[in-house]
Amino acid sequence: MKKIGLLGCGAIGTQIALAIDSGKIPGMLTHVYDVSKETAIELVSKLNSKPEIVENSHLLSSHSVNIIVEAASQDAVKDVGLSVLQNKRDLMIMSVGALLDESIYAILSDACNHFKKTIYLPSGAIAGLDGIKSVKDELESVSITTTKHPHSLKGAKFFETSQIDLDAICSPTTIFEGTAKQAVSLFPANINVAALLSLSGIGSEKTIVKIIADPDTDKNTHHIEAEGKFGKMNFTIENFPDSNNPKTSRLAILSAIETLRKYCSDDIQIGT
Ligand SMILES: NC(=O)C1=CN([C@@H]2O[C@H](COP(=O)(O)OP(=O)(O)OC[C@H]3O[C@@H](n4cnc5c(N)ncnc54)[C@H](OP(=O)(O)O)[C@@H]3O)[C@@H](O)[C@H]2O)C=CC1
Ligand SMILES: O=C([O-])CC(=O)C(=O)O
Repeated sequence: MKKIGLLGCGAIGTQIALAIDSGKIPGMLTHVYDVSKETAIELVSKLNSKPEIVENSHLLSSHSVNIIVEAASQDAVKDVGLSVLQNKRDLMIMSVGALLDESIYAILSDACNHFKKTIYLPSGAIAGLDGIKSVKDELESVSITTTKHPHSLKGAKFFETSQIDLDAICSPTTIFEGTAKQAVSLFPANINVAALLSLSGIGSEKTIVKIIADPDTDKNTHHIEAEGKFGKMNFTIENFPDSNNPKTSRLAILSAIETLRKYCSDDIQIGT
């Protein structure tokens, strides 16, 4: 049975741990870490099979786990990604925006090759990446329009320099338009999906992102449009937000669970 180390015990980490504990993911959660020890303790208190809480993120992969599952932050990926692979563990990443930093991408990709390990990126809060990957060489334009409630956008780095007051928004308002590369750095906890789209398609400088704050929505909606020699694709995903973290969609959690379930199973693999 595969052994799993968990980095980040928040909304996604908790649901992954519960899915392992219930047997839905046929693996063993052996070690966990969160920058907040109370958060890690709270997560472990919910589990029948108790993993060890380690004292720092680097200790996670020093234990004999098969995979480290990151559900923490882009900084966490930049901090421990390489050492996980050097320790010959696979890595699953949710904070995919970290990979739009070309030097991080190159270091981690080289390390996968060198240490014969794999990085898994679940499709997260969107659908359609199978199609985007297949038509990659024929893609001419890709865009994603993300609509969230203003509360779900709070705390983003973007607002450190913007004059926009989220509390004053009373109708759907476009607050950002730019490249995926800019978006993941200004909204690191909101638009990792744009990084997934960029990495599957035509890159982070050509993937266009629009973010709309809508005070009347109760969903996190992602609308993707892709066009090229192959034809056109449009996907709209209307996600319910997680009850503990409204920035994060339920689909992101379910996609992480499904990716890890596949990793832990010898099974028929469906889809591109
Ligand atoms: N790929 C995708 O489609 C999606 C990706 N995400 C991303 O996945 C990640 C997890 O999401 P979610 O569970 O909802 O987030 P949460 O904020 O609910 O949980 C993250 C937890 O990780 C902790 N943490 C942050 N940085 C570190 C670190 N360097 N080392 C250890 N622990 C750390 C946080 O602590 P503290 O709160 O104290 O910072 C928090 O307890 C986020 O980066 C999010 O943006 C989310 C949704 C979709
Ligand atoms: O969960 C979502 O809807 C999207 C999200 O937060 C992200 O991509 O970071």
